[in-house]
Amino acid sequence: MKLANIMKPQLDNLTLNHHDAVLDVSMNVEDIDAKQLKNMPNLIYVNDSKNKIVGSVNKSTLEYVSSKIHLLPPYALMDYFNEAIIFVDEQGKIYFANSAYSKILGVPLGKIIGKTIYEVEPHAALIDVLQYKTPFYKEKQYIKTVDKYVSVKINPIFEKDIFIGAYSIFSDVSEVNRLSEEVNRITQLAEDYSTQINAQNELKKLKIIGNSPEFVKVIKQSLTVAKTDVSVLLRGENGVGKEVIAKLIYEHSQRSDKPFITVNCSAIPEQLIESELFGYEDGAFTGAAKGGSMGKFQLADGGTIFLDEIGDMPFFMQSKLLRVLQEGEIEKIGRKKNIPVNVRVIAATNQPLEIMIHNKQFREDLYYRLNVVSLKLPALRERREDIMLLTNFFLKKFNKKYHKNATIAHSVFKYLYQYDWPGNIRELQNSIERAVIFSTDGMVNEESILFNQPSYPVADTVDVPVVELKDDHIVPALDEAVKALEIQLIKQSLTQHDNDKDAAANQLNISKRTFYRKLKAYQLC
Ligand SMILES: Nc1ncnc2c1ncn2[C@@H]1O[C@H](COP(=O)(O)OP(=O)(O)OP(=O)(O)O)[C@@H](O)[C@H]1O
Repeated sequence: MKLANIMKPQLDNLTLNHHDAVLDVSMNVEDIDAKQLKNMPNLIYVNDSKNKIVGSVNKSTLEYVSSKIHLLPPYALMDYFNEAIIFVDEQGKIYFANSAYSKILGVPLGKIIGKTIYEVEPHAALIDVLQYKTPFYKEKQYIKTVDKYVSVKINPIFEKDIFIGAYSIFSDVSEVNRLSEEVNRITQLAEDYSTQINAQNELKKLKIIGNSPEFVKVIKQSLTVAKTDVSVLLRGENGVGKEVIAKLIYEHSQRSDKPFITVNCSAIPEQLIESELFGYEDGAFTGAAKGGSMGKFQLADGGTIFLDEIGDMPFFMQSKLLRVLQEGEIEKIGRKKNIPVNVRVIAATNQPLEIMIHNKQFREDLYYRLNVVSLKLPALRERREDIMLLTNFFLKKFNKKYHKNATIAHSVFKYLYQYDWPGNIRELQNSIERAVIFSTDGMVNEESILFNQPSYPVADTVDVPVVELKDDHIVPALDEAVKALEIQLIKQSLTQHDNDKDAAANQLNISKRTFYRKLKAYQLC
């Protein structure tokens, strides 16, 4: 047979590519022009009466089949196909299926021939083709019963315009599908890993510890936002690491070679805050230092200012701060002309600013100005998997600092893991530091950790505070008693630490903000 006889029939809904040869089964195999076929890896096999494509075989199969083809009945050839093939009549009765069908669907042919497709595959798309008499093609069809994906083509068969049945050809693409899903998964993983590795490397360099997804997410967001110049509002409980993140953002920003100035808004007395932030001119007020003073904003010019505890910024200062952020210039006390400043603002708070806005304690316009990007740091109890990492990190750090070689008893880890850490990383850090200091035989045991918890140390480390009850029958109001006790403990702690407020706050296991607020409230400063 000449190539001209290898006909390209008018095939509905099927595209042949130039590597395909189409073979009519009515042809004699001797007629096949082997030379021509050599260049055609796929032989499309065509039903003799209807010119319908029923499948393809590869070249090596073709060579084998070519030698036998004249011995085989046409339908037997279909067993050489890689694709599953099934023919049903218009009632859905299966009158032919090839061995690939049996292999892909895992059913012996003897069990299905003669049955209906409704019994054998009740959810088969072939059933829809029988009903609607229109073709159905799908690249990726899931077959639940065998948990496989197939690429399927189903065509109705018409004999002189009378519907006589349908056939389905499909091939198992589960492996291809699995591979492509695997490729997607690995690509995604690789992308995740590379950002994760970047984040992890940065963490290592900056001595920031944390591996939990919640924490790594904040780190990634911080590194992204660092590249921009927008204002960032850091939120989270005391001691979660807001200042640490503020520094991370600064160090990865384009302003990293310019100053980073921290202002703890709760630590500055209200009457001094304006001069602290904006500075003053020589002789601006009685007691002003000679030569005037640069405010924090001027010091931060070109760089970043970190406004910690922004919720404690006095209300009158909030509008001044807003003006600076909007106009980009400061009004120095005692100076007529404003000074332009270029400062990126990172603010932090653990206060509910939204409620404060409602209560008219915080300006809404300032809130929106600061809150361009808001990052919420998880509490330590929300990322318990990091407790061990942090514990080991602090243990190493304080062993080095105090020339000790303390290790932590196994039983203590369980306790550390279960505890809720209301003071977050700061509390854990302090606990480990004190445990290392008090470790005697090189072992941090349960007592030395428990010793550090607020319910234990207060009573153990200082003399039991006395709220004197002069008459057994007169019990003071609880708030008064608490106040007296707090004053006593604060004073005692300040004395022990030569008035070092940060150390005293640490000892009492409260944040600097809370400490300064109490100093103010009890007029101890
Ligand atoms: N991921 C971390 N790895 C190691 N140390 C950390 C980490 N996060 C915080 N710390 C340490 O914990 C302490 C508290 O952190 P930081 O001052 O940043 O918290 P904060 O949220 O700003 O607290 P506050 O709200 O009380 O001001 C610091 O000593 C800091 O170095």
